[in-house]
Amino acid sequence: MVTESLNAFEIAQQQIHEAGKYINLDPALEAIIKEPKRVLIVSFPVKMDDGTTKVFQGIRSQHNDAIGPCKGGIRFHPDVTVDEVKALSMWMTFKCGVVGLPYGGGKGGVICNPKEMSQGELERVARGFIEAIAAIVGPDKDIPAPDVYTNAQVMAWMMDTYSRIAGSNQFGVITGKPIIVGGSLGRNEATAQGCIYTIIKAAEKIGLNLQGATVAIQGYGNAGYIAARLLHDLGCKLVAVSDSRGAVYSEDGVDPSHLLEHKQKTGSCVEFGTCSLITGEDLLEMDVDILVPAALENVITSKNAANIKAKIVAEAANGPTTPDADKVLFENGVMVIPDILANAGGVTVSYFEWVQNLMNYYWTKEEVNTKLKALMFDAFDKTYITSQEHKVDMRTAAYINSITRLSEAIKARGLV
Ligand SMILES: NC(=O)C1=CN([C@@H]2O[C@H](COP(=O)(O)OP(=O)(O)OC[C@H]3O[C@@H](n4cnc5c(N)ncnc54)[C@H](O)[C@@H]3O)[C@@H](O)[C@H]2O)C=CC1
Ligand SMILES: O=C(O)CCC(=O)C(=O)O
Repeated sequence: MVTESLNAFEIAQQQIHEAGKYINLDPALEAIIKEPKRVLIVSFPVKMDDGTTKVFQGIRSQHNDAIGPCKGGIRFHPDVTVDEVKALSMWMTFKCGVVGLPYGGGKGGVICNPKEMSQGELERVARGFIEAIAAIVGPDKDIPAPDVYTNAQVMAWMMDTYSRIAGSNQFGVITGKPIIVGGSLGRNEATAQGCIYTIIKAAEKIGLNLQGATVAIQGYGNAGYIAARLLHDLGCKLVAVSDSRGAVYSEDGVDPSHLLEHKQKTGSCVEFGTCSLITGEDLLEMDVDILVPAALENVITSKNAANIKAKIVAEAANGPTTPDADKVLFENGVMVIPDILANAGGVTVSYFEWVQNLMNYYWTKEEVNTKLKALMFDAFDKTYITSQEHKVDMRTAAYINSITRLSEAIKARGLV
């Protein structure tokens, strides 16, 4: 029996190959887009609070810049690997393609555990990493942003260090910054907001009334919590939530803001009110209308795909579903809104932030959200049409559209 690969880089390559079959992708083009253009691995020393010096490892992968500078977040997590960061950078290229942004994909990661670090240590790791990769990033080269366990404050420290190296303020080097130092209104909510726009479209397609629709969310950070709040505002009932420490369930529904207050006080979603404790696996297999994976990769695999009961799986997270699981979900009629579409709102408003930085002219939240909604609705429609034309799932359709666009750019530049 062949077991499925859970290596994110191999999965990304497999996704490219699968979609490529529908457009007779030139083997030379496939070879180019199956590998990142550049991967920089760095190690840098950081003074810890106890006086010792610790050496941290970080990675920045730049997948492709045929259409524009590389773009993508930086993750701080103990389990970061080179292959994971490479895959995440590839998914960024195709994500930017799905929404039509003038970017290629990049991604970064530092192997560290922010939960065990003081604010001072976190700041020194953030500054140390951006200094280590400063030669290859920049407003017209590669523009990082937040991802798992990084936030606006971390972006501000990185922008500050990069600006000092450059000798002038470089707000356009990084997005997801605090508003006061060049951040965009709406960026903090953008990943979840974009995801909600795609859920609205998907619900229309399958005839699901969002009023009273039940929701389970895995992960209660930037993407997960804000998605919960926005779905609650639309009248959905949030019945199950998990974070890295456990999962909870309430048949009557949970108020997302109260749950956030509880998480901020106790450090976790567990032991909230009268909720019962469930396992993270139970949450994924729950009989709900909408499942939002908003944490890490490979949570829906060949092992549990057949047990997924949700009608819509909206991938706020990157890479939550394996290719084998995709096949099962498609056969079972589950509408999967793939990561490169469902969570593209984050990079879209990052793009708006970068544009505002380059113009030094800032938009209202309404302007940001109107533009975001238009791009997300359009991206969903184009993906849906392709899925119907080729009779494929939404992920394959999103790759078909994005690879087609990237191939045109690579050919126009004369690389193939
Ligand atoms: N922040 C952004 O703008 C974007 C984030 N994403 C993706 O969304 C996902 C979540 O990222 P953020 O919300 O930004 O990170 P975050 O750091 O704000 O939150 C991560 C959440 O996941 C939870 N988590 C970690 N391990 C878990 C596990 N095993 N089971 C359940 N929950 C677990 C954490 O407790 C935390 O609540 C990632 O896949 C990220 O790549 C995608 C696009 C943009
Ligand atoms: O905002 C960005 O530039 C990228 C966010 C990100 O890392 C992602 O979409 O996975």
